[in-house]
Amino acid sequence: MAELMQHDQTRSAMTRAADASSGLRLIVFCGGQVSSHPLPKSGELVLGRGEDAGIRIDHVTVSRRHASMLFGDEVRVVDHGSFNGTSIGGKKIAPNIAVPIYLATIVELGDVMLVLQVQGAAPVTGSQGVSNALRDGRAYSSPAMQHLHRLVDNVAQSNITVVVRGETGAGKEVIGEEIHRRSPRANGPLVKLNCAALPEQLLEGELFGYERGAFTGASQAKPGLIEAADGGTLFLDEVGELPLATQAKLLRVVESREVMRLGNLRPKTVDVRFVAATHRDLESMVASGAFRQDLYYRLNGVSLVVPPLRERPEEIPRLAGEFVARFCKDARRPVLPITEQAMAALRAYPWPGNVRELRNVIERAIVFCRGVALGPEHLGLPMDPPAMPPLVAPPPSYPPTSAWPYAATPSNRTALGMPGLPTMPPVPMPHAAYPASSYPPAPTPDFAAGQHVPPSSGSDFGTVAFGSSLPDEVEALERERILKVLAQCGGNQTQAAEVLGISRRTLLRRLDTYAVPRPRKP
Ligand SMILES: Nc1ncnc2c1ncn2[C@@H]1O[C@H](COP(=O)(O)OP(=O)(O)OP(=O)(O)O)[C@@H](O)[C@H]1O
Repeated sequence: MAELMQHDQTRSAMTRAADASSGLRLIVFCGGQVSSHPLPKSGELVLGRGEDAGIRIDHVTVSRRHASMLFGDEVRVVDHGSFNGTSIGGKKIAPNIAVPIYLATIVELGDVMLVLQVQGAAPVTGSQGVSNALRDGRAYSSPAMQHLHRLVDNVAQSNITVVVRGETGAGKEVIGEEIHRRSPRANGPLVKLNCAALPEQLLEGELFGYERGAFTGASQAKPGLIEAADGGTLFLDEVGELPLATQAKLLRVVESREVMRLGNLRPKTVDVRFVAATHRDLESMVASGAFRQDLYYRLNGVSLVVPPLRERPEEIPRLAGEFVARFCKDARRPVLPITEQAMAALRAYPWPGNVRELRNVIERAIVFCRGVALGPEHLGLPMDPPAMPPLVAPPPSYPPTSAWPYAATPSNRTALGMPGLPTMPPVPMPHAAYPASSYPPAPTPDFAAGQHVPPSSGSDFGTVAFGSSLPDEVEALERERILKVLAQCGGNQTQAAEVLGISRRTLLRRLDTYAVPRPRKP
């Protein structure tokens, strides 16, 4: 439980901020406008509607002297008895009690939303209408996803660049689509590119386009995806896989909003909103030189973290029901009910492959089930699920639940850019009871008899590696070999693909099919 401290009322100075920067910034979403404010290393910053507030927030639901942020070993927020109150992580805080906040925690002053982020070159633009907050977020049953969707609503209204973080299969692309769909660009194109899917030369041709004769084989000119996304959104999936040379070219486009086709020296102005996604630790990549720091800052206007499915089991019944309805409809069958036992098994399983794995399990179960209801026997989940750390019940009040693991622990500070910024204050750890750093990487279930194999969507209905059918065994062998070679190549996907005699793209597809988290590059 986080330490709560009585706020010293006598510290009434409106701004006692020291000059030195903390490397943090506060993003303020106010009535459809977004602004970004660098934060000091120490002292106090008053937030309010008053002229003399440290950060002035001109909104009717915000009091003149609404709250303060206190900077030191940790960042804390204290409400000054404001009319509409202050909420942290969706919970109203008591006045005059300083409460710690963390990276990506949502703070609300009346109807205004604030988020603590790492300082970067946040392109702050946009005054594009009022947020339709909460509209879709209501469909989510977990507080973590409800918060995420509220943030998505606010982020969507602006042009701010976004990096969506989270484990493989957690739903990063779904969030990218939501950002586009809820943005004023919704009527424009949403163009997606998987940066891991193409080798460097093809990737650049796809992104920037080319003129006729630009290279051998360029028999006619072709606009790139950046041009195709003009007036809309470009979703760069697996952005961490971008080669360094392409990163440099992309940086120019993100900075200048001008794109130059290969073989052409005349730039063309484009109006594109960039949303990137990655399961990789971009900050470590920046530290090791594998990802350009300037591009990182440009893209990382704001980070959104999609929690893994095991941290939001409340979502499982709804998602499972949605998938059952979808796949029964595809199979032209009446929608099958899910038995209580099956639902209990679904809720108990830790889902290393996240929502994608759940979808695959249900898809297969529908094929497998010849009866009138889906039972646990159709799911093919292991009697003895892969070892995952126990879910710890969320603390009774603030600080936030494990839904924000990236903001919660030393290791996860990384994901939101905390390390590598030496001047930054230590960020508090909200609840040591659930340190994500102790979280093992999502398991890659072994092929010991009886262990669950996340099912692929490609074969009949073999769900368990019991060697019950030929397709099962083939899949099991293929998967085992891929994992072995990957391990031998130290996780280097390009090398592993070479050894296996398949393209890197095929390898990545197979990893997805088997719901194997993509290995990190050494
Ligand atoms: N909230 C959701 N509702 C319904 N389906 C979802 C949801 N989230 C994810 N999915 C489904 O789960 C699958 C994986 O989602 P998605 O592709 O967005 O994950 P991802 O995190 O981008 O994965 P990767 O890291 O492999 O790119 C998709 O089929 C998607 O439709």
